[in-house]
Amino acid sequence: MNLTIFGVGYVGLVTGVCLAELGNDVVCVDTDARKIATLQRGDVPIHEPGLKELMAGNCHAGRLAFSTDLAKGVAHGEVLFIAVGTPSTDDGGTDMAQVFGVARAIAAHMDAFKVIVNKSTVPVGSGEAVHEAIAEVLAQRLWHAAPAPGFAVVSNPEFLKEGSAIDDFMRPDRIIVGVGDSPEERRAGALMRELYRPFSHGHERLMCMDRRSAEFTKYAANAMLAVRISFMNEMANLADRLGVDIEPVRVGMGADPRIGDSFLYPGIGYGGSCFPKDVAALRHMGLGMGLPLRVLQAAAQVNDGQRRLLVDKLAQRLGNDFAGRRFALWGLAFKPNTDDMREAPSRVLIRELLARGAALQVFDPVAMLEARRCLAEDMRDHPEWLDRIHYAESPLGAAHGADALLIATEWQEFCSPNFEALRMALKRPLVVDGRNLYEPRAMRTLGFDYLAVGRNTVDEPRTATL
Ligand SMILES: NC(=O)C1=CN([C@@H]2O[C@H](COP(=O)(O)OP(=O)(O)OC[C@H]3O[C@@H](n4cnc5c(N)ncnc54)[C@H](O)[C@@H]3O)[C@@H](O)[C@H]2O)C=CC1
Ligand SMILES: O=C(O)[C@H]1O[C@H](OP(=O)(O)OP(=O)(O)OC[C@H]2O[C@@H](n3ccc(=O)[nH]c3=O)[C@H](O)[C@@H]2O)[C@H](O)[C@@H](O)[C@@H]1O
Repeated sequence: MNLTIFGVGYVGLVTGVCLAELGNDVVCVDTDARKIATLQRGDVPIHEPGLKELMAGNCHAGRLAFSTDLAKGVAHGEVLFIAVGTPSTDDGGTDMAQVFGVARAIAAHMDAFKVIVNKSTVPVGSGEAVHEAIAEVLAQRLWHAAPAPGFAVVSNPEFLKEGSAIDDFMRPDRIIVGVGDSPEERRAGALMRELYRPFSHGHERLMCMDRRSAEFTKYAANAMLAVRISFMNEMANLADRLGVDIEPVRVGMGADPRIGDSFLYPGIGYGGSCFPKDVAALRHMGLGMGLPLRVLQAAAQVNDGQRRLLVDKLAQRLGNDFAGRRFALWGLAFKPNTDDMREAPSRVLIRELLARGAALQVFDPVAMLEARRCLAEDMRDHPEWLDRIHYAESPLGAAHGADALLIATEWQEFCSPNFEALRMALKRPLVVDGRNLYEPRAMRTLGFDYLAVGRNTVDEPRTATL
């Protein structure tokens, strides 16, 4: 099938590459000429495991191309995917400018039937709005007595996770397709079934529903996961006060199949481009309907507090004044296996520590460049603070001479460091771990003062004498 993807961000690029891998003929279009030039050279503008290799194979096979030419993109695809950004507005709503930009470009250039698939996360009702925007532009064009071409707008939200995006896309739990019942939409639904048929070998993954339900499913799923994380973070904070170790509690809870064991890890709050944005957008939708969503409000509040947790824990040991202190920070990206710094908890942490006078020695396996860019943005009001950030070349290099080590991202390479060398490198053997990477008792045996999330008051396992 001939496909065009508009937007080569995390979702658009992965979608384009994976659909090409299935044998489709894909053109990816973006208005960012720099990104397109990078892709045309065979480089990938983001860090996503396996993406570069898969992309190279498909470009080589002639199934995948990149362009800034919107008209060419519209002409090429039978199915046109909108995979552009839908960032938050100041009031928590959704900025739809990029989506409507693509919709209008499609309408300006299409001259045959098109299926327009919205992969971006968009508020309920956006499908109708996109349909109207396209119809409006089409109506203004001259068709020389011929009728304007037909089209259908489909909702097909994406559920991939950064860091495992290819695997998530290629082996989806479900594929949600929201499509109506008009003749155009039935034709579109049939095309979507055909497109996604390879994913359903032996087990139907495609779930068809109406467009508004599909749009809502995406937000409800992300919001549920965000609530789960905030819930676990509150449990962990209470565990700290009660002298309970959250780790066996997590395992015990997760063993109940009604709860399940994923997304139960306490930490320093959820980040990334989607959970904070989508929780805000859903709350905004609720307010618009006169229904404040109190559970989501609480989840967002807990998350804000959790991002400051490591600073509070440091203060427990060192007092509130960090002037003249030097801290090591391992992990900058919002999660492992990505260089994405959007809403990364590390950014809140870094700003807070710099504001209190500390100097930082930071390390991340892949996000150093992106971190420099984002931190410069965050510190626009205090550019002089940036002088107190040292970008180290290795985890141990960052630890050298530091008053404490803080851990913000659970990169694999932080899981089993040379503990002896780490203790020697640190000025003071204090480790404040926001991702619960180590066993508290083992750390104490190794001579560390170790503070984690929900595991801090456990000196001896309380079941040991039973
Ligand atoms: N990042 C993720 O893991 C996931 C994101 N989503 C949703 O997917 C959507 C896209 O997210 P990301 O890929 O992270 O966004 P992104 O911000 O990384 O990429 C968006 C791309 O669209 C391009 N663009 C903007 N206007 C354009 C136009 N008129 N024509 C062509 N290209 C244009 C931008 O230049 C940019 O390269 C969002 O709605 C997001 O909520 C959904 C699931 C996962
Ligand atoms: O809509 C989106 O953009 C995507 O948002 C999330 O994916 P992503 O943000 O890439 O990463 P996650 O693995 O979900 O992690 C999000 C945040 O939650 C945190 N998290 C995750 C799991 C957990 O148990 N505890 C926890 O604190 C992570 O550290 C990270 O900061 C969803 O998992 C995807 O299904 C969805 O498609």
